[in-house]
Amino acid sequence: MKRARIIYNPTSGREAFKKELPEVLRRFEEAGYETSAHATKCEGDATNAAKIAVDRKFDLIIAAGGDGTINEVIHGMAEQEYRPQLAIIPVGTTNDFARALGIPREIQKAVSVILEHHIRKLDIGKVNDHYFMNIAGGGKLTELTYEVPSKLKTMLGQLAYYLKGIEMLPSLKPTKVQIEYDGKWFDDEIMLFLVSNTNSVGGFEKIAPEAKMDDGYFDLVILRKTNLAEFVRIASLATKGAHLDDKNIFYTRANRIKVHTEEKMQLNLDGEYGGLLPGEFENLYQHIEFFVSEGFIEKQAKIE
Ligand SMILES: Nc1ncnc2c1ncn2[C@@H]1O[C@H](COP(=O)(O)OP(=O)(O)OP(=O)(O)O)[C@@H](O)[C@H]1O
Repeated sequence: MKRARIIYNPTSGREAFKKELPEVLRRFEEAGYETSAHATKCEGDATNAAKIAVDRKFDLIIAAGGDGTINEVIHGMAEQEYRPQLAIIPVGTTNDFARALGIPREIQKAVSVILEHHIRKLDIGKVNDHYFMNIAGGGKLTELTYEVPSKLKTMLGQLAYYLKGIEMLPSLKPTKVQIEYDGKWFDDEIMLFLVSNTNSVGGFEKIAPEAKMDDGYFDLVILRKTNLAEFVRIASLATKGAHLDDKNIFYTRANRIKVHTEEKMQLNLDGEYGGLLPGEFENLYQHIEFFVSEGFIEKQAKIE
């Protein structure tokens, strides 16, 4: 019999998972998994719990929480030789990664999708000692992800970032960077760079339209130094995925990317602060087997 370990954050979202736990356990048992659960107690506990599940050779880890919890679980698995399969039940405030995989936010619906058994090996991003699933970035403009209130994000989606960008741009200074990507160099003043594993960033579904999650490559999108008028124009092109040919955008695909800068530059990983640059990004090719939705598989197949 296969063994599944649920690692859940009881404080995540509106604490709804605990109530549903008996039914979730019942459904996984019924589907043939001997299933147990661990409630995380504090920051970092999901990483430890994942390490223990790896040591005990569980077949499946089910991470229930927000992106923070999922990231911690991945942290506990990524360096291990044996890695269980990973399923996500999104119960957090932000669950961009589950959204990218097409896992619904309703707990029992998410379980139904998981039990359909669509499994794919997907790439993981690593930078310095951190991991990310969707996107990493740097440059003053990425700092606006901390400035946009989450209520506004829910209500307005990409428009919230767009408005914040317009508000902040006049006070933002470009940063001089040197970026090495697969042995080549980019050297210029930039407003922002994005290293993307998926094609969806903060509600912009087409920022990196070519980004596939199982090809071993990041999409590197750089916005050069721009003025406000150019920014507004490019941001509106980006909503349609038509920005990549613009002269202010540098776009390429790469497996390894190193970013150097003389100035202090913050790194943003999946919408959270991720330390300071310099950073060396590595794409871990098809590193973890994820449970995904049928819709995700169809979407990936369309990107070539
Ligand atoms: N029992 C706990 N009490 C308090 N914090 C916890 C507990 N367990 C885990 N955490 C921490 O809570 C953080 C955020 O959790 P998570 O991403 O699952 O939920 P969220 O609802 O999306 O939260 P947030 O809105 O704070 O991002 C995790 O990174 C983890 O370190």
